[in-house]
Amino acid sequence: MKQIIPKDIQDQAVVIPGSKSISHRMMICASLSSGTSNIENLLQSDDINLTMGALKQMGANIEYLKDHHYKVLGFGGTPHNCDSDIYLGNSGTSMRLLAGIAALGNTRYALTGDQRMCERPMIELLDALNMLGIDATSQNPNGTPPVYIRGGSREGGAVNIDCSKSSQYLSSLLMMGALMKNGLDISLDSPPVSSPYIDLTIDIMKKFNVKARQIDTTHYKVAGEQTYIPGNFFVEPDLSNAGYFWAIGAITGKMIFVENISENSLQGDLKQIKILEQMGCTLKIENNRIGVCGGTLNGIDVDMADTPDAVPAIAIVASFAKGKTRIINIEHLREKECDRIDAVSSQLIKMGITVTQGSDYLEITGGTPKGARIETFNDHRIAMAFSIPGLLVNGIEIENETCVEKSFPNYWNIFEAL
Ligand SMILES: O=C(O)C1=C[C@@H](OP(=O)(O)O)[C@@H](O)[C@H](O)C1
Ligand SMILES: C=C(OP(=O)(O)O)C(=O)O
Repeated sequence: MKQIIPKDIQDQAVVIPGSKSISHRMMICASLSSGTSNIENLLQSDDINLTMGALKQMGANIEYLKDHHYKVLGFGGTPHNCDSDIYLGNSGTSMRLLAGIAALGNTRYALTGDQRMCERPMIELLDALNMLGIDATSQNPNGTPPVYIRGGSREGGAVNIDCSKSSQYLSSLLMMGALMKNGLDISLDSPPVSSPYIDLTIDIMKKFNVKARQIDTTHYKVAGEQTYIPGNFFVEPDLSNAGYFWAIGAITGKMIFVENISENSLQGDLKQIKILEQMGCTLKIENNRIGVCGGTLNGIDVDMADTPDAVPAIAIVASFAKGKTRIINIEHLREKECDRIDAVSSQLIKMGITVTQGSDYLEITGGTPKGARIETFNDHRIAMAFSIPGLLVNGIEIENETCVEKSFPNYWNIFEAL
């Protein structure tokens, strides 16, 4: 349990670690190549360790050099046989992206995770793989992990998938499809949630010389028989994690910069600065850093379908704002590390804030948050977001604070150094 002690902070700049989403993707693309890649500023966290462990089991040679710099010798287009289960904790990105990679192998892969991962959806991806002639099954009738993938058919072709619960399914098919004979022609029932993560996948594949494209919001294509080319890569800072510091700027009225980031980043959670600006914050966008400073905060209506990971931090800012904030189109938040709609709502209510929730929205009436012991549900984003009000309010305590290791192991050091 961590007690947060209120304190006066100054205007300042923070340096945060590399992006989790980019780190997963670069490790996977490098492993799919046939030569040596260098990846600098890789995020070192539980989830990235799980992806690296899996890729090693599949035959990649991954060596840590120093200072977040890794050397990867890929296994080429076909993962090696793998007798033991691949354990992926509660990393949805690892589970969904690597299921597609397993489908490129010649034997059976068993992908499993912790108790929560075994409740998170996978059936839509398994159905799509089966449509492509790949034997993909689950131990559970509802399709949740453990899942068993037996590669074999690399024909590719047309496939349909439902991405209303996760964009990670589509990222998986795109990365895998480039190595199939006929590529993939992927149609969706409706536009995917979390769509900026798909743009990120396509962009990182491009850095490895592999092309995939969006035809329209429900149609994607990737040509087959492409080759992932190794190279030297750099992981930019994680903009989901930048959001906690921007939110601190918002509620304290201090200018908090996050260093080494650009307004041209493809990370969807860059959008947090626009949301905070709409709530009354001032932005400073400089050459290589972006700062947010709070003013009089007001509630807003905001669609966060594209930026699910930013919801807890924005909800905290909303609890300090004047009036109501409605965060809509976030049903997929119920499928994350915990049911995040419920977690945000229950913990804000504990802090004396009025919150109502619907199946796909949160409505927060700003007020005067008070101290509370915060249950994190083993969700890093709940732990980090709810630490923020502790800078202003007495009595905030965060249970199981080490859960931040999923994506941001040195969060508490940076937070405490503010
Ligand atoms: O592809 C990715 O790197 C991610 C996609 C998002 O998930 P969904 O697409 O399941 O919403 C996001 O919540 C997750 O933290 C990372
Ligand atoms: C949902 C998240 O990650 P994942 O889906 O990879 O578990 C997250 O980091 O907030």
